[in-house]
Amino acid sequence: MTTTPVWNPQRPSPMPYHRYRPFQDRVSVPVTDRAWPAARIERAPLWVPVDLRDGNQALAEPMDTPRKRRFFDLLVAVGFKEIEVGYPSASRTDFDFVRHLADGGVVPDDVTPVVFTPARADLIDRTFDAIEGLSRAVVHLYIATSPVWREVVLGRGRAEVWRTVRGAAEHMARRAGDAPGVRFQFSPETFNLTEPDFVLELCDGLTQLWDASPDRPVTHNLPATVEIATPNVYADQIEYAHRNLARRDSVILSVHPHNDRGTGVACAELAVLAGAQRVEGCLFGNGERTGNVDLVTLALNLYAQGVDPMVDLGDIDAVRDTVEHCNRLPVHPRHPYAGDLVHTAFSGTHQDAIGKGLAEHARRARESGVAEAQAPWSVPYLPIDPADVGRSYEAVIRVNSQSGKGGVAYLLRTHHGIDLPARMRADFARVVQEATDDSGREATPKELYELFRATYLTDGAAVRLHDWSAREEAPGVHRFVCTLEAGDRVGDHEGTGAGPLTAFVDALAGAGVAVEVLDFTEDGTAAFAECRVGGVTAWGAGTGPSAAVHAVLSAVNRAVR
Ligand SMILES: CC(=O)SCCNC(=O)CCNC(=O)[C@H](O)C(C)(C)COP(=O)(O)OP(=O)(O)OC[C@H]1O[C@@H](n2cnc3c(N)ncnc32)[C@H](O)[C@@H]1OP(=O)(O)O
Ligand SMILES: CC(C)C(=O)C(=O)O
Repeated sequence: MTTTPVWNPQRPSPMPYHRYRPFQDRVSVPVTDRAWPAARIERAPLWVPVDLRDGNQALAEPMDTPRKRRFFDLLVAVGFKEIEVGYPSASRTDFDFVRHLADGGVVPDDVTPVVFTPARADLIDRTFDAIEGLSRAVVHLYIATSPVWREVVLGRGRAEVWRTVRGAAEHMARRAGDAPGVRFQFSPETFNLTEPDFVLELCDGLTQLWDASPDRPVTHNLPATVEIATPNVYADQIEYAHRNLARRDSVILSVHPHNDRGTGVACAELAVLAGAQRVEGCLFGNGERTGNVDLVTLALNLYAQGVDPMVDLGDIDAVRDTVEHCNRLPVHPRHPYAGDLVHTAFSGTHQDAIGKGLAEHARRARESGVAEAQAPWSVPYLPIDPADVGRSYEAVIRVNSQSGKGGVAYLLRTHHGIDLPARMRADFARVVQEATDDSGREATPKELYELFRATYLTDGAAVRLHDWSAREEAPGVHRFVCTLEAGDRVGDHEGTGAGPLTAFVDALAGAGVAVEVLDFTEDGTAAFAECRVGGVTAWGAGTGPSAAVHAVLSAVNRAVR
């Protein structure tokens, strides 16, 4: 009998989970002595964006030629070298776009378009008509291969599916003729639910039929059409294919993860560990249902490991703008690397760590004589330098009621040049927290400065300083002459001291205001004073030519308030 441990009071869910079967009851996964767990990714696989086909087919409003062209140009600019450009037999729009590429001479010499086709002769013909005139293309054939799809969708057994595939592949080979620029790709759709021996039968059959060679390899693309299991299972399936596919040096082993379980990225990464050489996906993860695997995340995950991603995402906002425009879909603010909020910390201890980390990064770069943008990165909570993807540091720290003194001080310093002394930061952070707790909102840098000004940069009403002057009468002897208004009394006062501030404090004492200056600092922009008056301690600040005097007066007034 299982007992529920005391530390875990969870109750059985009323949901009908018994309706679903674990992956091991749905597909056999033969790998046992797996090598992928110990492997490392040391180079980028060939990335193949399928936004213009798989991404496009998931859009309520498919892209028209101008949008597709804009997307295509972006993909080329980012550095992708193989790009799936459409499903030409699906619609006139898709056909026309491929013709637009073929007729317009817009495909660079080192970029290969891929076109997608089902296993039907008429649709294959239409596909070849679309690519007529392109000097290079990959023609990508697909058919679903798993038991459920065979039975329910295609109504064909294994032998019939193979006959369909073989017929289609022979037709493709006929249509391609001797054209050296045409290569072939095959996807057993729903690979991850297909019997492994059937996958090998189909793929090896095509490798042979298309007479694959290292100079003219075929691509076998093994999709997780609908994710069914944890990523280690997909990795096992890919490793099995990697080890057992015939003429392995003539086969490009490709993967195509979807994200139904939210693990598309993990599936792709583990698949590469398991032997995949090519990854199909979409920028920011658009695609059927929960999307295709996100190529931006995959590439930047490699980048964050110090591996060349082989694409340029240095202006991620420009990439995102174009993708959002073409897909008419927003990128989530928490999207890895690209979301509006992903380089931003609101919480106090994170801000403190980031502020210290950025200062330390600058210091180390200076000391080693390396530009900050080139120096090794190890700033807490920021997996990559936001500047590397074109983000400024402005958004890194933002303040709300969960922020602490570190973040507040950072914003005042970076936006307004005001460097609060260490001990004053907690004082101002309390003021900010009260304001943000009251408003329930974020405080912008401008609002923070306004709060700082209203709190500290006012001389106050209890003790007012009217005409005054200070001068050094003799070395180390300062005289402060002023008219002071303290409560309802106004009078002229003088004070002397070793410095102008002590002379001012002496004058205040003459007016009956006994002040002890506990702390005083001044930077180029402002002066800060902590004073005790009648047993009460308060901070004040001042700016401008008489910053020091105003800082003391502000602290005095805040103490006697
Ligand atoms: C996982 C993927 O992303 S697969 C790609 C999915 N993308 C798309 O479907 C977008 C483009 N598709 C289309 O424009 C159309 O579906 C077409 C032109 C391909 C076919 O259109 P239609 O002839 O009207 O058929 P329909 O859309 O209903 O598709 C179902 C038929 O295709 C068959 N089919 C499904 N996949 C394939 C395939 N890979 N090869 C051959 N036939 C297939 C089905 O068995 C079914 O045949 P049936 O009508 O004899 O039962
Ligand atoms: C057929 C393949 C490439 C696919 O789009 C999928 O399985 O999702």
